[in-house]
Amino acid sequence: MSSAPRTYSLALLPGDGVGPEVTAEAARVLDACAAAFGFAIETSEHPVGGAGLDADNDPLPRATLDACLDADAVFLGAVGGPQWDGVDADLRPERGLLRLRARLGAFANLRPVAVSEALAERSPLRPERVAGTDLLIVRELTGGIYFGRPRERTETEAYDTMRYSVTEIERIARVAFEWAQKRSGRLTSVDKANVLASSALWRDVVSRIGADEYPDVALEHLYVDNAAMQVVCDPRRFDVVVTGNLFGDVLSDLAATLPGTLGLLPSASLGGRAGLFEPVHGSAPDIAGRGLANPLAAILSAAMLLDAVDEAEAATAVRQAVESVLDDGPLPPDLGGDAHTADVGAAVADAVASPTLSHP
Ligand SMILES: NC(=O)C1=CN([C@@H]2O[C@H](COP(=O)(O)OP(=O)(O)OC[C@H]3O[C@@H](n4cnc5c(N)ncnc54)[C@H](O)[C@@H]3O)[C@@H](O)[C@H]2O)C=CC1
Ligand SMILES: CC(C)CC(=O)C(=O)O
Ligand SMILES: [Mg+2]
Repeated sequence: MSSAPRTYSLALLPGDGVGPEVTAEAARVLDACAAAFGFAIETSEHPVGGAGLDADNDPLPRATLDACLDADAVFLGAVGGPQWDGVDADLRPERGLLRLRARLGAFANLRPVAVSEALAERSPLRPERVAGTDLLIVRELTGGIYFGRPRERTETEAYDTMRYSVTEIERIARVAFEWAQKRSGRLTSVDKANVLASSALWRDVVSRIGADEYPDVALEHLYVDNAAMQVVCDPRRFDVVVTGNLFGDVLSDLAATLPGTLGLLPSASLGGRAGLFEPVHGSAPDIAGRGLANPLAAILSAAMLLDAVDEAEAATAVRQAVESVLDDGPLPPDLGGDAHTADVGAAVADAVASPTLSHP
């Protein structure tokens, strides 16, 4: 008697710009994994961001949110683009994504950045300084200045509110300390405690959690301006980096200079029942619709999804397949090649299915 395969429900939100292009490749790779590793994925597709506005006058339509709240995992491409620049601030595509993160309770945004010897050769920075970088940014995702109230724009002034509660800082600090324990035992907390009240609280709370609960982890604090400089000049000094929503957003795009492209950086946002998985990059309107986007950031985000649903072997196979494509091609334009987005995705999917890889 055959037993039913493990089945995961996936809400797929392609979004805008290059979002649908890279999401299609991540979905292709997930399907290849399901076939190779004997599980099933039940996928439903929903509009979000500008696509949500066009379909339903809402960047996070009710039906999209409901599907995400019901799913085992949510995969999102990217949102936004110049065609929606004129809409009301609260209806912007990006606001839809922020609401989704909040409603999923996805407060812990994991953004790994790894640079092999081969990638370092392509880095705009000095290869000998970046080769071997392996850092993890743990970004607080559902608080801070992107969410704080009051937030207002009038004819004569505008303001946002940077607000953090002790509880919000404690829970993200614990996630970061746990990762530091699993990795090198080192954690860097990044803030602007010399001028911001929210950062002064951040620093005190992170220090207390470290001293009380994780005395085995070596904790250092850096101001964000110094941290930005050091990410570029001495990236290997970092292992796990914990920071707030705004600083983590900026530092992770900055860290894309290490491999030399945003097209390689994945993310997982955890904390609620279902995780949200998305590439770090945006909708890249400058290259959208032409098959120029690198799908590897999305595909590596799919590997993080597989880890989150405990399909670790499949996640490893995806990472190995990405390595083999990085070694042998086909490469997309941001990595110096001329391969179409779909050709890169197909090569990863083929490598996942290949019997030469070490999976059953
Ligand atoms: N998570 C999300 O949905 C995000 C959405 N956005 C939105 O995206 C739109 C464009 O924002 P930008 O500031 O231009 O940032 P972006 O991340 O879309 O693009 C920045 C640069 O990186 C390149 N790039 C991005 N992804 C790439 C990929 N997969 N392969 C090759 N090159 C890639 C783009 O061509 C561009 O030159 C805006 O509406 C912004 O609000 C921005 C960041 C995150
Ligand atoms: C809501 C997004 C546009 C913010 C962003 O840039 C990001 O999360 O990386
Ligand atoms: Mg960003």
